[in-house]
Amino acid sequence: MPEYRIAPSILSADFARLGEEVRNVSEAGASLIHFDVMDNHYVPNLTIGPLVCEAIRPYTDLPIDVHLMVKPVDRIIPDFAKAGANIITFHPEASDHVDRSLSLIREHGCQSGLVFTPATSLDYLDYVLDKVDMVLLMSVNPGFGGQKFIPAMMDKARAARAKLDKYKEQTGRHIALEIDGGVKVDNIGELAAAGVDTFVAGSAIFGHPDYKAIIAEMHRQIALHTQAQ
Ligand SMILES: O=C(CO)[C@H](O)[C@H](O)COP(=O)(O)O
Repeated sequence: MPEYRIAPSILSADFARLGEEVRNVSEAGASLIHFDVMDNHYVPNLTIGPLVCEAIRPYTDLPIDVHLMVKPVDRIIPDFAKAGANIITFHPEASDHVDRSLSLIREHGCQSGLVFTPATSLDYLDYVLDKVDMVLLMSVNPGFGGQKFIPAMMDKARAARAKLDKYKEQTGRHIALEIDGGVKVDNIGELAAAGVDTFVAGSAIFGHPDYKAIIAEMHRQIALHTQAQ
């Protein structure tokens, strides 16, 4: 049984009280803090950078999971590692040299990962799995919180898990599978059954009045859908 992790996306938090929001979701049962970095170039929105990562670092002991939606990729990696990031993921299309970017992340002491937009092929994984700690599937087009889950991503999650399971059979190493976009209590169980173990949720958590209750309900749904497996 994998460890199931809920990663609140602070994109949907109250930015005027960001430290407090990070502390509150950490105390409410989150496993990771998901940190969305958008550059208004690779994606059509502009959000937060290493300065904000450093500012929230004292508010949680949880790993900070930085999702880079930026182009170029490499020059910002050392800055995030220095700012306290623990996991850094990026989009293969945004990197000139995917293998080099993955190595750079690990050289800076962080776990590394590749992110797949809904239309990006999982083939990008084929020659770099040894350098990947987490695969992040986007189930919306990147750029904004609060979008609707794209149903075809359920099959993509199964395909990704099959690829990662095959790799585990060969090497013994588990690679986490994370999903991001439109994750709610009504689809999280099916996603877990499809092989996802790490769930980013922004509006579903920060839009709920009780963070502890919504995270507990997500775990309950996961358990309901995976117990019989
Ligand atoms: O990366 C993102 C958008 O690019 C967000 O993390 C994602 O969409 C989460 O928001 P929500 O749970 O509200 O869909």
